[in-house]
Amino acid sequence: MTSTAPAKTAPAKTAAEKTGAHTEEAAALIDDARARIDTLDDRIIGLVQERMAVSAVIQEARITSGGRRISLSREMEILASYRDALGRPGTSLAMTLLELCRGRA
Ligand SMILES: O=C(O)C(=O)C[C@]1(C(=O)O)C=C[C@@H](O)C=C1
Repeated sequence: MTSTAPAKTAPAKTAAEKTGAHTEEAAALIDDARARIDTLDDRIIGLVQERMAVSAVIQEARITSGGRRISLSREMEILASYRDALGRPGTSLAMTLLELCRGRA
């Protein structure tokens, strides 16, 4: 007969431990704001997936018509648009989006 060790459950974390806040008021604010961020991240991921699908349609049409997968001039427009809106990290973000949409160039 095998003996089963009792399940170890970690003690529940306090609001301060979960959020890094030092007051209950700040912890509650952080909890609310994190829930909003989770919702935004879900939407952003959904939009990225939608962008990938639309991009695939464009690439497929271009390749089927005898063209290349990549349009460098269009990528330059997209990089400039993200850089203008978000600064240098915007360029990195756009490059990551383009990599997700068309693979590594
Ligand atoms: O706009 C295009 O022509 C696309 O193919 C879409 C897209 C993009 O995902 O934005 C993808 C690949 C190209 O190199 C440029 C842009």
